[in-house]
Amino acid sequence: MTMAQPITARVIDGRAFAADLRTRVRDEVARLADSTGQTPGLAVVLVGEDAASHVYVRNKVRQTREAGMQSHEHQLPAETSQEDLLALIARLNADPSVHGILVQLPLPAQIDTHAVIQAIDPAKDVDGFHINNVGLLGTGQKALVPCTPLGCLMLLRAELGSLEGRRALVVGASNIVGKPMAQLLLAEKCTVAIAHSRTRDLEAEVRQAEILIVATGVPGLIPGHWLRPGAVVLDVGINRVEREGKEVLVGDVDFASARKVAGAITPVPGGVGPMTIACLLANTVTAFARARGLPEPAGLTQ
Ligand SMILES: Nc1nc(=O)c2c([nH]1)NC[C@@H]1CN(c3ccc(C(=O)N[C@@H](CCC(=O)O)C(=O)O)cc3)C=[N+]21
Repeated sequence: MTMAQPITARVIDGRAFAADLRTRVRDEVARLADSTGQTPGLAVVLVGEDAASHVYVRNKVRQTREAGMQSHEHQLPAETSQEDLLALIARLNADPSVHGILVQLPLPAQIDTHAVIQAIDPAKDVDGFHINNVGLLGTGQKALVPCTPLGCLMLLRAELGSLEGRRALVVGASNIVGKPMAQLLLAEKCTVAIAHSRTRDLEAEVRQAEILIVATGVPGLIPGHWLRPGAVVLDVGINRVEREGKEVLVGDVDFASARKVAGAITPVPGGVGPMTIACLLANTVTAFARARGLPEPAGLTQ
């Protein structure tokens, strides 16, 4: 007797892909060090004591060093004034050994986040959050591209090759992920829709998508039976939830049911997250090369 064979999605190994990207970054750093006698430097600014942020920053620092780059860490107390933070950014902007600046978000309430982002030299804005970079991306020009969407694009290209003409849905319209992701997909000539918390029939939108990218912060928002069979699903959500008395990480997609319908899917953890950090390193190398008018390293950006 033959049984119906359940479809099982390929699980995209973000950790392995990120490790490969970091190797390419390291090779590029070595090549640049040979030709210029200098290594790229990344400054990370952390305001306050958020435990998860500390872990995340520690990983960034370690991976920056492993790639052969300089890491400059600046930890400021939670009560830091906007004036003091802006003064630090002005120093980092002027420091020729710093090629990339990342100010960890979210910032404490007394600080105007927009003003801080706008104070970063756009050429050192390795998060791609400055309005200059947002505008360059939106008009199809060479920009520094936000790390999470850039990582997603690399995974999609590896999975699908050309994205041209494909129907993509981005769920979540944040400035950090959703909006820049949609711009990147549009630049790849996808047909792009953006869904958000006021979207009327999310299930119907999801059902159409050959490429689905979910970045909402709502654990398990998308169940498998909503998916178009064979869809490529990238889950950007990283949610800490309690399951059977233990704290575990889950995404915005219900992985157990989605993997029976999708063609390929990223897990959480081990999917998009590691790509974000690898792309931060890649952006720092790109910023370094551009600052010195050197040819753009291949395969590290858009
Ligand atoms: N200016 C700024 N830029 C950022 O890019 C930025 C930020 N602020 N604030 C915080 C968020 C969060 N974020 C993550 C990156 C990688 C993982 C990551 O590597 N996660 C692993 C491990 C997760 C774990 O075990 O905790 C994974 O998904 O497999 C997670 C979270 C970047 N952020």
